[in-house]
Order: sequence, then C-alpha cells, then structure tokens
Amino acid sequence: MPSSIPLPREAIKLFKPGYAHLLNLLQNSLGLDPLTLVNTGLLLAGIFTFLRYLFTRVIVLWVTVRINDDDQLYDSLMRWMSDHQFMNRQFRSVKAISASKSTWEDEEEALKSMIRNGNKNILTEPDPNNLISYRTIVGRSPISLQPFQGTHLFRRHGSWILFQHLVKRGSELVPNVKETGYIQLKCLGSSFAPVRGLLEEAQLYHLERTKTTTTVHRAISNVRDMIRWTRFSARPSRDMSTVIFDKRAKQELLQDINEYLHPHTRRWYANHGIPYRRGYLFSGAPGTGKTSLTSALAGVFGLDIYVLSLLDPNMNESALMRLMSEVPSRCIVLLEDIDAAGLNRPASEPKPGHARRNKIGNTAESTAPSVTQGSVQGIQNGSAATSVSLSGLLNAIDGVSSQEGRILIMTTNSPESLDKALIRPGRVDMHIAFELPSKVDMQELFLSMYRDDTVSVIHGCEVNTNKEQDKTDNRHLESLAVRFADSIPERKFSLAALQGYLLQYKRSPEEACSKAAEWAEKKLAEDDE
Ligand SMILES: Nc1ncnc2c1ncn2[C@@H]1O[C@H](COP(=O)(O)OP(=O)(O)OP(=O)(O)O)[C@@H](O)[C@H]1O
Repeated sequence: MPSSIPLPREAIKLFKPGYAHLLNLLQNSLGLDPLTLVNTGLLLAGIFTFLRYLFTRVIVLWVTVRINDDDQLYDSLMRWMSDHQFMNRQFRSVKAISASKSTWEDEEEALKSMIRNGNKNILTEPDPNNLISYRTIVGRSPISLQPFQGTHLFRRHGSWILFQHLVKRGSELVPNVKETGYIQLKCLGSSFAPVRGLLEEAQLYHLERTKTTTTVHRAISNVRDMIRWTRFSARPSRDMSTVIFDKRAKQELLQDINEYLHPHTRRWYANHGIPYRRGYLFSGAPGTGKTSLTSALAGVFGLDIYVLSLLDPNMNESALMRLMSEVPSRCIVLLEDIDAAGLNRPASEPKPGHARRNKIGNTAESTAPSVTQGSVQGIQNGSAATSVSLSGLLNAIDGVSSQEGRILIMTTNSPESLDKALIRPGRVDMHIAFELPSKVDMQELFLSMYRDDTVSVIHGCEVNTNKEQDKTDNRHLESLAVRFADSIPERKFSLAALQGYLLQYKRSPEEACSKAAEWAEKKLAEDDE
C-alpha cells in the first residue's frame, strides 16, 4: 500500500483545525497514511466485536453461581479471595480497606509486628512516660485488599474458575446508601462441583477465622428510613467462665439450649406440632450480666446475635415482622430492655385474663390479673414509647412468618411490669433472674479481674512461667478476694458497678482491696441522698 498518498485538501478540511494539523504531521513526519490508520482501526474494532461475540457464546458453556452480598458466603468468599488469590496473582481492580476500620484482630496483628520490631515495652505494664498512640497502632495495621468490581480467572484443583465481582452503586441522590454487590463464579463445563468445592473451602476458611468471634447484627434505619439488618460488629467471643452467675442455673441453661439446637430436636417439634422456637427472659437490675450472658451463649453455640430495639423511631409492626422473618434460622435474637419500650395494648384489645388471642398455630391465654400496660413508662405517660403494640410484637415473635429455629432472648429490669401474654410459656420458656452479687460472686469477680493468664496467649510472647511463683500469687490473690468481698455489703451493688471500681485499680489489687470499704460507704451514702 502506498505510504504517502497526499490527502485531498477537501478531506482535511472536514476535520477540525487541530485534527487536520495532526493528520498533516502524521503524514509528513512519519509518512503514515491517515486513511490506512482509520481502516486499520475499523478492522481492529470489527475483530474486537467478533471476539466479544464469540466470548459471550462460549460463556454459555460455563456454569454460573451467583452469591448476593447479604449472604454469609459473600463475605467468606471475598475473604478467601483476598487471602489466597491476592497472594500470588494480579487483580486489576481492588478495594483497599483502610486501617481505621481495623478489627481487634488487625490491632493485635499490628501489636505483634511492633513487638517483633523490638518495641517490647508495649507488652509490659502501661508506662505513663511511654503512652501508646492509637494512631501508631492503626497506622501499622495491615491494609487489606479485597476484590472489587472486576473479573479474575484462576485455576483451582485443575479447573478454571472465573470470579466476577459486580457492584451496584448507591444512588447519588441519596448519599450514604450502601453499595450493593454480588459475585458470580463461572466454571467451564457442566458440573457445579469445582465451584461448590471452592465455596466449601471459603466457608471452612471463614469458620476457622471467626470461630473465636461473635458477630452482632443490628436493625438500623438507613437514610430512607428503611430498617435493615446490618452487620454491626465482630468481637471476641465472651468466655462463659467470665460470666458470674449461679453455676447450676448456668449449666441448666446450657443444657436446655443444647437440647433445643440439636438437629434431631427440630423433627421432634414438627412431629408434635409445636412451633420450633425457644424463648428466654433474662431479668435483673442494670449491670447484673444479662447482656454478658447472651454474648457468652452466642460464643458457646457459635451463633450470631441479632439485636432489636423497639425504640427505634422507624420501627413499626410491619418492619418488625419483616425483620423477624429475615433472621437466619439459627441465631439469637436479642430484644433488649423490653419493659422500656412502653408496649401498650390498644384500648380496643381485651385485657389479659379475659381474653383469648387466636393465631395460626398458637392460642394464647393470659391469666394476668389487672396489668393492662406493658411498661411502667407506658402506664405513667399514658402513651407508648414505641409504635409497636403488644399484639404486633406477639405476632412478630411467633406469628406464621417468624423464623423457626432461632433463640429469642428478652431482657428486662422489671419483669413484674411485663404483660403476662408476652412471657407465657411458648414465648418465654425459661426465666433467668439475675441478682445483685453475693460475697462469693464478688470474690469471683475480683479473681477474674486480677488473675490474668491471657496476655501470653494473645501476644504469643514469653511471660513469667515460674509455677511456684504463680501458686504464691494465686494464694495471695485469693486472700485479697476474700478481704475485698468482706469489705462490701452483699446484694447492694451491681457487678458492673464493682467492675467499674476495680478498673480504677487495674494493676493494683492491694489498693483495690484496701479502699473498697470506703468506696462502698461513700456510694451507699450517695444513693441514700
Ligand atoms: N454476672 C456478671 N458476670 C461478669 N461480668 C458482669 C456480670 N454482670 C455485669 N458484668 C459486667 O458489667 C458490665 C455490664 O454488664 P451487662 O451489660 O451484661 O449488664 P446487663 O444486665 O445487661 O445491664 P443492662 O440491664 O443495663 O443492659 C459488663 O462489662 C460486664 O462485664
């Protein structure tokens, strides 16, 4: 093809002056023919379109699995991809998760790296002259990279798998609306086995990583006033031994839940025509351990916690019904401070003790004498603090659309103010009453505060392992614990209050012990005023 046929002037005039100049330049300096260039471009575009068409045809031969971002598998797979595929392959589009959103695991990782780099004093007792800057810790937290909006082809156990992450952006008109996304996994052939294998591996990986954490979800309103379950936090599971509570009652509760969660129990319930649900009421003064026990139970049984507040201004009966139907079949639903919600029976609704509520699968009969309102607040104000009525709540708890298999835990400071219909068997199967602590409880709290054997495990560092020394320390601590409990009157303070006091002397049990009587006296005097 001739390389420098001059372009007709008319043709050059058709271009804007800038382009015309460029074309002239190409022709004169490089000897390239612009027409040839245009033709080549068109040819390449044609080839590209053909290849794309071919590719989409070939795609038909792939099996496709879609995973939505509201599914647990989504997080598991993202994590697996980040930790495995990023290690050895290149993604074109990734999302960096900043260290300011670091989890407690990231912080520990950062601490470990600081210690490895010779910053040992971070492990020893806090030193007023060597303050730890949280920014330093966050600054050293690993930045995690996650697959983001793109396609990645990789080989696993001999099969080619195409990973596609697609994101639907939040609306620009409504800021703060979370991006939603989904993953597609494609595998060449007609078998789902390679994809299934990958998902199982990701799930096991996730399980291994999170077996010591408890995930808490909360029903939170977004800017559209729509209440949705949102993953709120993942925190280290609370060990059951750290919850101070009557040992027999604790054991009974554990056995009861264990029996309920056993896979065979569901069939038993079905065979007997009983809705497969179990409810517990935890009652007691503030700070006596209701929430702590719930967290520990979630840790023991490996369940997520779904926290509901009836006091959310956007909470209404239909939202409550929807939320209760959306929880997974195995989880703990925590309805906190149920008495504070000000549940009211509507005036038209018959009083308990005189009524029979008829619902599919349930016939509720209440024998409560004269309590017509669900809460002290409701009675005092004459108006409900929540727009959810008692019957709305009852329907959400055990109506047809309510999820089966879940555990419902309701907490209250004043069980006597609750409507009997709410706590009748079937809705509340076990009532656990938390009392203010006895002498023995106070000793237990004292020991759990000062007997610290977790540091070495957490940081994987050498600490004093002298067994004889440990025994002496323990005996000394036990005698201090007895002295501490003797200095404080029984059943007067909550464990939260005592814990707050002990935290002031975190590093000095002797001081905590010697000042306890004075503190208790002062506190009681304050309460009397
Ligand atoms: N029985 C307990 N065993 C161990 N720690 C406890 C106990 N009770 C309270 N605490 C400590 O006190 C704090 C508050 O406890 P928690 O939130 O469980 O109390 P609560 O009964 O749920 O209180 P509220 O009724 O105000 O929600 C926690 O930090 C917890 O560690």
